[in-house]
Amino acid sequence: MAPRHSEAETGIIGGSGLYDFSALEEPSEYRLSTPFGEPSDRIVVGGLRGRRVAFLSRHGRRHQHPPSAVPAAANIYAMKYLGVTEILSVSAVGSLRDELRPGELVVPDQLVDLTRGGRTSSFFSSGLVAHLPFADPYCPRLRRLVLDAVRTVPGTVSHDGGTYVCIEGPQFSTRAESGLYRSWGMDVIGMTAAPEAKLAREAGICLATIALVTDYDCWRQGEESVTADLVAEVMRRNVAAAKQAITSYVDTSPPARHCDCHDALAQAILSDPSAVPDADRRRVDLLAGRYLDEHQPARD
Ligand SMILES: CSC[C@H]1O[C@H](OP(=O)(O)O)[C@H](O)[C@@H]1O
Ligand SMILES: Nc1ncnc2[nH]cnc12
Repeated sequence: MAPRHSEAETGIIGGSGLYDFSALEEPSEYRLSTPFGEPSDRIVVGGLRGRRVAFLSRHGRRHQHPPSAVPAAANIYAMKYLGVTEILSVSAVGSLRDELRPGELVVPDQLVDLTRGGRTSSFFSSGLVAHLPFADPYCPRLRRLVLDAVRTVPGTVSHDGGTYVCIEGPQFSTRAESGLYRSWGMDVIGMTAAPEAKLAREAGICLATIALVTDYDCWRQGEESVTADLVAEVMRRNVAAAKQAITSYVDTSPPARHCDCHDALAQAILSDPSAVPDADRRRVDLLAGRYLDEHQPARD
């Protein structure tokens, strides 16, 4: 997929209910193919308040990819290829706490991955072994800026932090599961944050999520249990707030600058670069090439 581009600095991944971002000026469409397959849909790159922004619909514009089959590795790779250094992702989530009400926004700071292992959650496999730090799955710097932007949206209640539990889906949870996640202290529930966050960290891209609460899952007495229709309806009514928050972020945040997330791979590679097969190296050159060139394995 050479050569690399510097088409955009900020990426937006829109989830359920956010399938386009029509505010982008002079949009161009990119249909990319990556060593990790094809992204969910075309990527639209355009201007927003003087910044270059790339938008991708996570499930595809016709919502054709279920959570387990979202090509997250291709999506993140394609963003990296376009030059993106920070991603704002938007997700519909269920609430696991009374005080997180439908229509409100949460900017999570933690993640619990309960997906079942069938999703590609790393760019690295046999031949090239890397273990990245993931204690803070969302970029603390970007999260703070996004939170400031979310707070400027009139009439919207926002919450700073929270743990997103990512289930495999596509079915929603049983009442017993919902109660279990609550007893663990989880705050919001969805099906897509993992592996997206792991892959963004491996790609050296800052990530923050705007989670839009659509329902109370199925744990709350006297409340309608979640359905896809309910999620879609609440998203229809509130997606404008997420879009406003993104525009406000672009308006008010400093231009993208260096962040530790960008170098997360620097101390993560264990394989001896001279032993990495050429095919594996080519596959991840965009993400890891410079670290492989610099890397001295810690052995005698
Ligand atoms: C349409 S209901 C369930 C669906 O919505 C959320 O998707 P996203 O995070 O992309 O907004 C949830 O994770 C499920 O994929
Ligand atoms: N209750 C819920 N469970 C999983 N994913 C969701 N997305 C929106 N609401 C959800």
